[in-house]
Amino acid sequence: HPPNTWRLSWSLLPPPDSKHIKATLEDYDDKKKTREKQGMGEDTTTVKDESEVKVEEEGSDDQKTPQAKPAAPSMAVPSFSLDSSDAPTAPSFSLDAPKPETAPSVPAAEQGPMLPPPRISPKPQTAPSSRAPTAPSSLMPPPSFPAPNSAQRASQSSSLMPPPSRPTPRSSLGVPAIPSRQPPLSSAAQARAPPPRIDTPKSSGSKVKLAPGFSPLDWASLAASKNLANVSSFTRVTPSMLAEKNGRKGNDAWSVYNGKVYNITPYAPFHPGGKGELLRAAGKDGTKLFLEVHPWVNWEGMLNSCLVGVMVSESEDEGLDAMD
Ligand code: HEM
Repeated sequence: HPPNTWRLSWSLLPPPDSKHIKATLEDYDDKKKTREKQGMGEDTTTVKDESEVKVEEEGSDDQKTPQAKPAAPSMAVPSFSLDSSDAPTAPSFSLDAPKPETAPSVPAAEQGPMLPPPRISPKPQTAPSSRAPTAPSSLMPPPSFPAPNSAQRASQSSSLMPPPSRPTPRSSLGVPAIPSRQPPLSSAAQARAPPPRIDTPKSSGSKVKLAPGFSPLDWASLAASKNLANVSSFTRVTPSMLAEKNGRKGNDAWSVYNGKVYNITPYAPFHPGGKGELLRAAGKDGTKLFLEVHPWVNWEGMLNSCLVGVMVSESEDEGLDAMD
């Protein structure tokens, strides 16, 4: 937006002199007709011709404004005053469209081949007959960029070519697909095939719902109250003895943990993993199973009242018996 002082000057300026512009256009058309009659060829309306015409006009037209001679080699800057007294002689800020003579002010040699054709028909409505020869050029679409015969297009033809086709990606992760060595299974065979196995610890059952009165706290209370080993004295247990105490046929179930033999029968209904899981180690050394499932459990503290004795070999037991 112009400063406010400009706006004030604008309001003081007289309206643009349309009469002057019209006279200039008519003069321009007359001169062009004359040139055509003199055999100067068709109205090619090149930029150069327009410049020549304009220079001629400027020489004969004293009413021309300073802004109307950009084609002249002079680089003098037109004066402009905001003073209202200069208004009649300074209509340089006309709101009209640029005059036709000013458009082709750039020499053709400087325009280069890339610029669109200059629009030099100023007001076709006012003089349609004289403008007719130039109409096709003004209505022509702008040339394609770059020009078909330009060196730029010649060089771009290679750079604008689509990139060479890349090898098809093997997979999204870039890992080559491993071809299957087996023939593909039919849908029926797939249905019959067993589901994929997921290896889990052998005794990875979940906790069972314990019966009322068989909570860990109940066990702690019971174990602290009395001895639950169900033996008369600390016993040396041989493998054969242990095998008999498997919890079947009314026998207690004994298990060995770290060389110590425990009667696990009283604990079975309290075992959070279930009676069946606990009894898998009945009549055996259950240390390995135990550590696979819950190595954090302190069995010594929990089963202290269930301690039967220690494991001994058969020969050891015989020797000790002889000593007794
Ligand atoms: C006398 C020896 C054993 C004692 C004192 C004992 C004690 C326990 C205790 C306290 C838990 C609860 C663990 C927790 O909540 O973190 C438990 C869970 C369990 N126990 Fe035992 N256990 C014994 C032997 C066994 C044996 C020999 C097996 C299997 C062969 C077994 C299998 C399980 C299973 C599967 C669970 C459930 C684990 C879970 O829910 O994550 N236990 N046991």
